[in-house]
Order: sequence, then C-alpha cells, then structure tokens
Amino acid sequence: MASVNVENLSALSAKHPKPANTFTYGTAGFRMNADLLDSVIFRTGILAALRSKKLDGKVIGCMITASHNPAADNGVKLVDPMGEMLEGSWEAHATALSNAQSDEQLVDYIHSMVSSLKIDLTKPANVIIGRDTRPSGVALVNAFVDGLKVLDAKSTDYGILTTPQLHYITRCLNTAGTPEAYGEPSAEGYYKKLAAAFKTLVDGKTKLSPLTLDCANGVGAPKFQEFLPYLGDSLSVKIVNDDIDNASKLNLNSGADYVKTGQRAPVGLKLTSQDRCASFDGDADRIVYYYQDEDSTFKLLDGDKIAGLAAMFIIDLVKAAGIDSIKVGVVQTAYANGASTQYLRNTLNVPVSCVPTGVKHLHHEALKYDVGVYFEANGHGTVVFSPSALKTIYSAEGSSPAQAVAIRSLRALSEVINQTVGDAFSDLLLVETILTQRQWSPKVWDQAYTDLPNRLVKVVVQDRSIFKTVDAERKLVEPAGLQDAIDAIVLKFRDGRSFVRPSGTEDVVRVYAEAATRSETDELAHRIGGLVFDFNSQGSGLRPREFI
Ligand SMILES: CC(=O)N[C@H]1[C@@H](OP(=O)(O)O)O[C@H](CO)[C@@H](O)[C@@H]1O
Ligand SMILES: [Mg+2]
Repeated sequence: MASVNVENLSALSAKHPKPANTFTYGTAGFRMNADLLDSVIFRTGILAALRSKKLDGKVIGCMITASHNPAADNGVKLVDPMGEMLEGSWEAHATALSNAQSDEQLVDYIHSMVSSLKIDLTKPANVIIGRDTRPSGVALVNAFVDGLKVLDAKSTDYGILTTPQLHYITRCLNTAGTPEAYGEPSAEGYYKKLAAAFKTLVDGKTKLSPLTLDCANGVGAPKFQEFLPYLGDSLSVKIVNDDIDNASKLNLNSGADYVKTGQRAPVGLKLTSQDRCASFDGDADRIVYYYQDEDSTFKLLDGDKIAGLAAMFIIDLVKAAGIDSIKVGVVQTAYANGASTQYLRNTLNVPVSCVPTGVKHLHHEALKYDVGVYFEANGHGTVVFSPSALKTIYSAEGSSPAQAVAIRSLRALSEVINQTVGDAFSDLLLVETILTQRQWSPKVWDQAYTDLPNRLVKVVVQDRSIFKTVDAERKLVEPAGLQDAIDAIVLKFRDGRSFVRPSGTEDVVRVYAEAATRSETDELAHRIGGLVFDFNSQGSGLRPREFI
C-alpha cells in the first residue's frame, strides 16, 4: 500500500497555505473568488491522484472553470473516467481534504482514505487538465499540478478547453483501443467527430439562415471559431461577444444564464424579427435559443424547449426507422416549466421523470431509458443512448430506403450528441439538425407549447441548511409548517405551482413560481418569497421591497 512521502507533501503544501475559510465541494465542484482557491485546488490535485490510483491508473479529468460566474471567480471540477462527474461519495473526501487544518491532518486524511478505500499508492495515476479563459486559471493549474506531485501522478495539460471537451477527451483516453472507443482524444478529434456527424444529418437539406451566437466573451468563442472550418458550409454562424482578451467582460450582461434569468437578449446582439439566436455560458456546457416575434416580444427557447424538440425528433426517427422497440424517456427537474411537462406527457406520450437539481441526478436517471433526454431548464443537458439501444441502431438494416435513411440519421445523432455531459456545441448541432431537417423557424419550434409565466426569486436567509426537501425538491419537510403555508398560498392562484429549496451553489434559498398570467406569477413568487424571508431571516439584511 505504501504511504505518503510526508517531506515531499510538506514542501509542496508550504507553497499553498490554507486560508481560514471553510470549503465545500458542491453541485458544481469548488467555486468561489479565485483568490481563495489556491490551497483548495492544490488539495484537489491530491484527490485526483488518489482517484486515479483507486481506479488502476485510469485517466481522471480536471476542469478549472467557474462557468457563468463573474470573471473574478474560478473553480474546479473532477471528471471520472467515462466523462461523467466525480462519483458522489468522493465529494465528501474533496471537502474534507480542502478543510484539513495542517499538513498532519492532510496526511492523516489521505492515509484514512488509503486504508478505508483500499487504495494502492504504488499504482500509477494519470490526470488531464483543461481550463477556461479566466486569467486566474494558469496559476491554479500550477497549484493543481503541485497537488498531483504529492503522489507522483502523471499529468497532461490541454490548456484552454470548453468543459465538455475535457469530458470528451477523458472518455476517449479511457476507451482507446476498446470496442467502446469514443474518438480521438484531442480538440481536433472532437471537432472532426461532431462535424462529420452533423454533415451526415443535414446532407441534401436546404441550409438555414445564419445563426447568431453569443459566446459570453468566454471559451466558447475561440473554440467555436476553431470548430467552424470543420463544419465548412454545412452551417453559417455569426459569433458575437467573443472578446476574451478583456477578462472583465466574461459573462457580463451576456451568456445563457443572463438570457435565461432575465428573459432578455444579451448586450452586443441586435435582435431582428425571426432571427435565430443562441447563447452559450462561460464554459460552453449550456445553451439557450431565442428570437424576436413580429410584435417585438423576446421569445426564449430554453432547456425545456430543447428537450421537447429533441424528444419529438427522436421518437419520430425511431418510428421511421422501424425500431420503435427503443423507448425514449425525458428527465427534468422541478424547475421545468409545467407546460413542457404537459407537452411531453400528453402530446408526445413520453415518460417524464423529475429528479433533484444538478446534472449528475439527471444523467443518472436518463441512463434508465433506452434513449434518455435530459435538460435543466437553464439549458444544460444532453441525450444518452443505452448500450443496447446503440446495438439495435447499429445492427438495424431497415426494410425500405426510408427506414435506411432514418437509421443512418439515428447513428449520426448518437455521434453528434456528446453523451458524457451537456455540451453547448453538440446541443447547438442537435437543434440545428432538427430545424434543418424540418425546415422550421424558431417560431414554428416554439409553437409546440406555450410556457407558463414563471419567476425565480432568491431569498437571503440566516441559515439555509434548515431547509430540507423531499419529492425531488418539490416539498419542504423542514422547517415544520412552512410547506403547509406555501400550499395555502399556491391554492389561490390559477395553474399555480411553487416550491422552495436551498441552493447548492449560492448562499440563498430559491423560490420558483409559475401561474396562469405574468402578474399572478409575480405575485405568487413575491408572496412565497416574503413568507420564507419572514420565517428565517433575522439579521440577513433588508426585506426586499417587492416581497408581499
Ligand atoms: C435553478 C438553477 O438554475 N440552479 C442551478 C444551480 O444550482 P442551485 O443548486 O440551484 O444553486 O447551479 C447548478 C450548477 O451549475 C445547476 O445545475 C442548477 O440548474
Ligand atoms: Mg457551465
């Protein structure tokens, strides 16, 4: 089993002293102001090495990013060998290592992991690293590499990547030479794979008008620019918000989160009637679409709309291919618009599951279907094909030319979709495929159903840990009595729905509300916001004026 070289650890650890703060590896890894992250990332390096050793030297991925957060923040997420998020039970180890108060405690915790998880420290460890465009990324990569050195892990730094590219490369490296080989382990291999599949999918169809793409002044901009030559003339994209040299502009008044939260267009993008537009977030793992209607209203096509479009298309394709033994299912969270759930259940007749917030929950549930479509309303999601569905799709021959065409499309679809994680590039190609094959404008896509007006409100409370939920976060069980009070208010609103849960990424409680009209929705959200604030907010600042 061997033990840690304590002298080596102390020398490296001295370069990365821990501040007084307490850290938590949450839904999105560690994420905070970059100035606080040095010791956290150093220790995450130690954890990544342990994870790789535990898995017999399989490659573990490390992504340094803070996604849609402001430029001053940064963060780190680890990626497991098949490109999925770090196994849930290891999050607690990440948290514990980051909070060890001394080198002795650090060494003790490593040894306790070695013995309880039966990790053989003499095994090799391999870790790959990617980062977004944040200026703080370079120093943080160095801190991470120092962590790897504690356990002699081998590392490869891929430099600037989108988060999904890092997931893709991790899976490629771990499947190389096996029947499940996922592709060439490089950004170039990723572009080639996606572009080839997309070209097959739109082959012979009339090209759509150009798409305007807001890249939030983040890593999506240079990377999509790099991707365009591979797409050739199969797709026209006009990139806006691509200034990565001016770090303060990252995610500023732009990007998928800004557009979804504010239900408005980003700065730097002029909306004209019926134009198709899309926004990435700061690490290009989320996408939302939007357009402007004839009467100049802003129309958002969010993750729910993308899930509906994808499910509709895949169901039709599977039928057209004559292999409707393949069952499609959709996974959502409680934040999905009620109208989208109705559309999926009642119009498309697909099973819909609701799971707690966070991609890992959605991904896990989606694996239970032959083809699982999962999206968070905010635009993070993908489609996963089970091994048996893939086998069926790849062995089917079809008994008519139409069936053969549909089978070919299904195969290409499984290639264009990044099955490791939600990927803005790949989701963009998925949407563009469907709109091209159908020759649909965004307005026609939007007609599938009409969103119920909805509102998301943050409540600053004294202690968000007292809020405990069940039923995929749709009901509060603690504090006692609060859910009954919520229910009594919701009952008064037509098509009313509201739920309250503590955020996993911010120190707030979130209130979601939807109802028949905009004004009723706002009133519902502000009543529930007021209720939550009054329950647990002493000393948390002023009660927002709009709360009722
Ligand atoms: C309402 C909402 O959008 N919540 C986001 C947000 O989680 P919270 O736990 O709500 O803070 O960040 C997560 C990580 O990026 C993302 O998966 C999730 O969808
Ligand atoms: Mg992101």
